[in-house]
Amino acid sequence: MIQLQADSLTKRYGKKSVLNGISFSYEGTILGIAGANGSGKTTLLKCLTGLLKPSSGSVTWQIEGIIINQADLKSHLGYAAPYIQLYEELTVAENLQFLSDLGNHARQSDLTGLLKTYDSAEFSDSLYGNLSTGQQQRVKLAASAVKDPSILILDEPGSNLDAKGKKLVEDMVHDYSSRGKMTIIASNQLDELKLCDKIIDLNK
Ligand SMILES: Nc1ncnc2c1ncn2[C@@H]1O[C@H](COP(=O)(O)OP(=O)(O)OP(=O)(O)O)[C@@H](O)[C@H]1O
Repeated sequence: MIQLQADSLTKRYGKKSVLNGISFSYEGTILGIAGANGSGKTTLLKCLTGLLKPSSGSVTWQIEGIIINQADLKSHLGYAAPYIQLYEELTVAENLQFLSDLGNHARQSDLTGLLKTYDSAEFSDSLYGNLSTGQQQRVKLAASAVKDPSILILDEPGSNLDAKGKKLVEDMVHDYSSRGKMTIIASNQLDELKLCDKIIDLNK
């Protein structure tokens, strides 16, 4: 079981203050983060995962009752987002192999199988930079799954995806949930938020 606790989080960008001391706890498998453009969804994801240090407040992750420190958290995370880029000059397969070779995660994914699952096998040998935005999004989802992470972070996962692609996101989230992993989805899309068992609404 994975537990997340956020206490009094605020992020300041110069004079602008975002998140405004938000606190919440979550112990489930699919958490949604909703809110208008600019409300702080991405900022919250980055603070939760250590990509950004909050200006005040704290984040605590526990897996099976054991507190995970910041250095170890990375090895548990998969992250797909518009601002997380893959290498344009490598092929799709090379990108996934590169990610797979990073770190020493215990489980090696079957990368060919992963590309099939994310409907990306046909462009396995294409340069990532030559793919359409929707094809790139499918590959980003596959890339986030390379480590078979315990915690999956999806920032606007359905962006640029057609109906079949959106179904891939749904299947991905349900698969992770059925295996007791935690997914956090930041989105304004109702079809994505309806997958979640709790929603943090940053508009409130
Ligand atoms: N690096 C930064 N420097 C200055 N301001 C920033 C920075 N990053 C974010 N902000 C500001 O913080 C606020 C929240 O941004 P954030 O990207 O977290 O919102 P969001 O809810 O994810 O937005 P969207 O739905 O448009 O993706 C915005 O007003 C944004 O301009």
